[in-house]
Amino acid sequence: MASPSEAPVSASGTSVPQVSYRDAPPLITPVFEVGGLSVFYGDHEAVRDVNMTIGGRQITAMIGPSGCGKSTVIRCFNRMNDLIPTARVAGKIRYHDEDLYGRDVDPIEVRRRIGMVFQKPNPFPKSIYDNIAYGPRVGGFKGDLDDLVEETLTHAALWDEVKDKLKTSALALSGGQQQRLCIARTIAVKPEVILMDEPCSALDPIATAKIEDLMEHLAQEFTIVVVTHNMQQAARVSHRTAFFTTDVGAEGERHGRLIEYDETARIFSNPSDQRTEDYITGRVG
Ligand SMILES: Nc1ncnc2c1ncn2[C@@H]1O[C@H](COP(=O)(O)OP(=O)(O)OP(=O)(O)O)[C@@H](O)[C@H]1O
Repeated sequence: MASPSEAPVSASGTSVPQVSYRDAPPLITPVFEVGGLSVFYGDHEAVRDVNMTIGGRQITAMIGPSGCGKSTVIRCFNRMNDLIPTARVAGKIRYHDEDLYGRDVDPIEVRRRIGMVFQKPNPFPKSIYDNIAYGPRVGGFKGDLDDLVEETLTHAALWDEVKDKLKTSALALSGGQQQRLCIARTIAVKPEVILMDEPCSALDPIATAKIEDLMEHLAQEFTIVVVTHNMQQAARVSHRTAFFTTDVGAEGERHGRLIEYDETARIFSNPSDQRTEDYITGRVG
């Protein structure tokens, strides 16, 4: 992780988050290239014409008011929208220069390589150990499972808290521990990308801080895309930020649009679009 740079002064001088922003690594190794992406639910075009490139081993945050399509877009990155019968995706998402929605692409393999962590911690109703071991077992892992479980829980900064109760139910953990377990479960199958859809919204500030520390640590190895309602969080953890909002057409139709996508320092200190400025300063949204 690049060392944080000094927080630039807000262009507006108003209440933008005052944090040290991270230096954004260059986008020389794109993981996702999104072109003309639109997502429909039935006849409703929920998100229109999104274009963005997401770089490897960095954290990309998606922010914007409720209903602007952040979850809809993040779900496209591992084809979770395939599971919604009315959803239809148009446009292109290239993953390492391959069409993610290509005819020969197996969505199950996509979801192994591109894992997802949800808003509400959702451990399996199994032991802590089995939560981690489940994915590797199903995937035919041949190595030492005990070692893998320890290594994975250590990686997710949870080992010390759970090493003496690996056989107890994951549901007995606190919410924050459950969420770190879900992150551990995701990384146990060695994905490249971790998608996080509001991973801290059900957690208290201390548990949230632990997840943010973990994200920073994991970004050395994984590509992370995170949807968050918490602008402070986006400012603290991400290298790049995408701001979405809802456009209202002449007939009252509403479409989510990507308004601005840039280095996080730039979005929060000197955005180029007035709508971004209004949102991050709390004037709208
Ligand atoms: N399964 C679905 N079926 C039909 N419409 C949906 C579905 N999921 C989302 N939508 C609609 O798509 C639009 C974008 O919703 P989405 O949940 O992606 O926004 P969001 O920015 O993530 O919102 P929030 O911040 O409140 O979670 C909204 O109009 C929403 O009602």
